[in-house]
Amino acid sequence: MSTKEYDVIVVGAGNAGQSVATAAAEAGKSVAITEGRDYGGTCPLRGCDPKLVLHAVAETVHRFHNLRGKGFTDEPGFSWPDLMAWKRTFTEPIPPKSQEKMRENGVEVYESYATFTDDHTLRLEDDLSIRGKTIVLATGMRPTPLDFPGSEHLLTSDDFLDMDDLPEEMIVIGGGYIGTETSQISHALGCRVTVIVSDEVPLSKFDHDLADMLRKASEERGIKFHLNSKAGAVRKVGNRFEVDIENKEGQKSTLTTDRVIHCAGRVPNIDKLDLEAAGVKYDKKKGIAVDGKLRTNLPHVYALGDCADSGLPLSPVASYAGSVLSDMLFDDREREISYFPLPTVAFSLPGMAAVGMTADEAKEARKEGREITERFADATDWYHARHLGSPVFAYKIFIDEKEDRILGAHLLGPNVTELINLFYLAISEKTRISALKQLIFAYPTAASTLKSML
Ligand SMILES: Cc1cc2nc3c(=O)[nH]c(=O)nc-3n(C[C@H](O)[C@H](O)[C@H](O)COP(=O)(O)OP(=O)(O)OC[C@H]3O[C@@H](n4cnc5c(N)ncnc54)[C@H](O)[C@@H]3O)c2cc1C
Ligand SMILES: NC(=O)c1ccc[n+]([C@@H]2O[C@H](COP(=O)([O-])OP(=O)(O)OC[C@H]3O[C@@H](n4cnc5c(N)ncnc54)[C@H](O)[C@@H]3O)[C@@H](O)[C@H]2O)c1
Repeated sequence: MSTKEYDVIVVGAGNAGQSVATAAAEAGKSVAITEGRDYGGTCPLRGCDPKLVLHAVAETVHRFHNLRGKGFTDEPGFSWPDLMAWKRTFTEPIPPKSQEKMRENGVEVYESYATFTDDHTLRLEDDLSIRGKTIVLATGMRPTPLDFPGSEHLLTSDDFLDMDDLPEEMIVIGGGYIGTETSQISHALGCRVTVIVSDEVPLSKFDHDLADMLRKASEERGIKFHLNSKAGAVRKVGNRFEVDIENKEGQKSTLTTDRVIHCAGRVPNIDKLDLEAAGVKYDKKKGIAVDGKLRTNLPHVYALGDCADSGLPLSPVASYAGSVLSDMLFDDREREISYFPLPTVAFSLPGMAAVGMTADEAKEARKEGREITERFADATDWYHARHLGSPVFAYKIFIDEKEDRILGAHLLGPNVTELINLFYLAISEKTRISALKQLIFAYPTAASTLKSML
């Protein structure tokens, strides 16, 4: 077996890995990057971007339904194969372009999974080993393995985003980000959808009051929910599937459907690395253990993005971590990772968005004597929601009245996936509410609702 030596080896060519490999090459290092699947990683190929292509069409149909009888007459026609073909115009150019970009930057490109054989060496397929002075792990996440009988019948979000057709009926296991986006897109495009969620609300990582309002609005449109329920077994019966579920009270039932999509969470994608062979510490659920400078327990091994136990598994977090690590490793700049406040959105219909202090954090802060005001309101009768016929528009904002600042914002409704970035700016720049109220926002826009919320 031959061995090639590099200053820097990057494992995984998603957002995180590619940004570090490029920075290393620009700094004059000899760099190798290796990727077991397609170059580009989850976000542009199997995540954010293809999902948003589907969501754009689903949202248009959703808005049509909201305005039906208010000027619209005919149903919009829709073709899933055409939508998939449109989606592929975004995804297919990514792998060759990413590889080309890496090569142009002077990075040596490998197409192989990598496995540690010792703390500096990784074995690739094709009988080749690569040895690095510095090793950067950016291997992302994958769907949580589900160990119940029949789990081999489940499709994942990768499969959903590349399906040849949209079935008449679908069960979605999981109601987090991926389960919610999958179910809302499918339902808007004409599929009957049932969601099985082990939590008391869908989107349980968002504010629970708003998540419950989204659930109600979704149920009124026809999406079915089984809350506090777990999927237990799946059986193929002819062309259909039976799914056993059990709720918190122990009641069991069986549902039948055309297709079952596994959206029950993701785990760090570290199995193929054989981290034990290198002695890198990790937790199977949380990921590779790193400090505030993204260092693992080994001084020459770093980890970032979804595979590391640092920050939320979100695309801009992976990119930001890539830039922080690159500054520290290749530009001699001292930096410390800091993710707060972090805006996050779920592309439900309508959207859900959050930044900064949560209801639980506000409760804790109050226990410590801090005065925090909560503004929680249903704004469905506001002009912004009414002119779009939106079934729901609501917000919950946490404010420090003494300091005259916003601490956290939680939004549900049309255009909130954009509006949340204004709240993010206000929180991160510590803008005074009195100053925000002096601003003139273009009207009638989603941004102009910010002042009313305050
Ligand atoms: C369906 C879906 C929708 C999403 N939507 C959003 C969204 O709207 N907004 C948002 O912010 N985030 C979203 N995310 C999350 C986002 O995609 C990730 O946070 C981001 O892509 C992580 O980037 P990364 O570089 O850490 O990992 P990845 O992009 O996953 O890259 C890791 C790469 O490492 C490779 N790899 C793994 N093991 C090895 C090995 N041993 N050797 C070589 N290569 C290996 C993998 O094949 C993979 O290509 C979504 C995720 C999914 C699944
Ligand atoms: N819009 C976005 O930014 C976006 C979109 C997709 C994914 N992501 C990222 O990817 C991560 C993973 O997303 P996810 O949706 O896979 O995970 P998640 O943790 O958000 O949701 C998992 C869901 O599965 C449910 N669940 C788990 N086991 C179950 C079972 N046996 N039966 C029924 N329900 C079960 C949970 O109740 C929860 O609703 C997110 O945390 C997020 O960081 C972000």
